[in-house]
Amino acid sequence: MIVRNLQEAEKGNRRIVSEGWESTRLLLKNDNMGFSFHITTIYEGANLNLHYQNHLESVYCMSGEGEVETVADGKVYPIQPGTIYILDKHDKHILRAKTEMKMACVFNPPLHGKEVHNAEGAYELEAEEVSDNK
Ligand SMILES: CC(=O)NCC[C@H](N)C(=O)O
Ligand SMILES: [Fe+3]
Repeated sequence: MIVRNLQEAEKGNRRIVSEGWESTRLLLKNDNMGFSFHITTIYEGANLNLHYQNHLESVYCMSGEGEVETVADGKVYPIQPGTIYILDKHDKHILRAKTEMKMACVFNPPLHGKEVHNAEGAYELEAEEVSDNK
């Protein structure tokens, strides 16, 4: 069994910071679980154009307020604590944070570790691992 601690992980290189968000990647590909698990903070006012063409993602909101819009049909879904949005069709989406939001994110296939979005808002299938194997 593997046991980790978010506060500890946030001090190490599992914490990836990007434009409008940061993600502490607690469970990654090299844990051989078949998915990855991250605690992601979306900064207040972030407006993220995302499109995970190579991955399936589900996102559970633990705190904060925002909305997610599916680009294909322009539908806007409010996000609040308890909301899970499930990108089952690799949906191109826009994520807007009215306040800072804390999210639990699961990716299949699992991320390697250091992924940040490419120009299309996707993650490449190949990426660098974080060297912190604890
Ligand atoms: C919620 C979201 O898509 N934020 C971007 C970061 C990504 N979810 C991640 O965990 O790496
Ligand atoms: Fe996402």
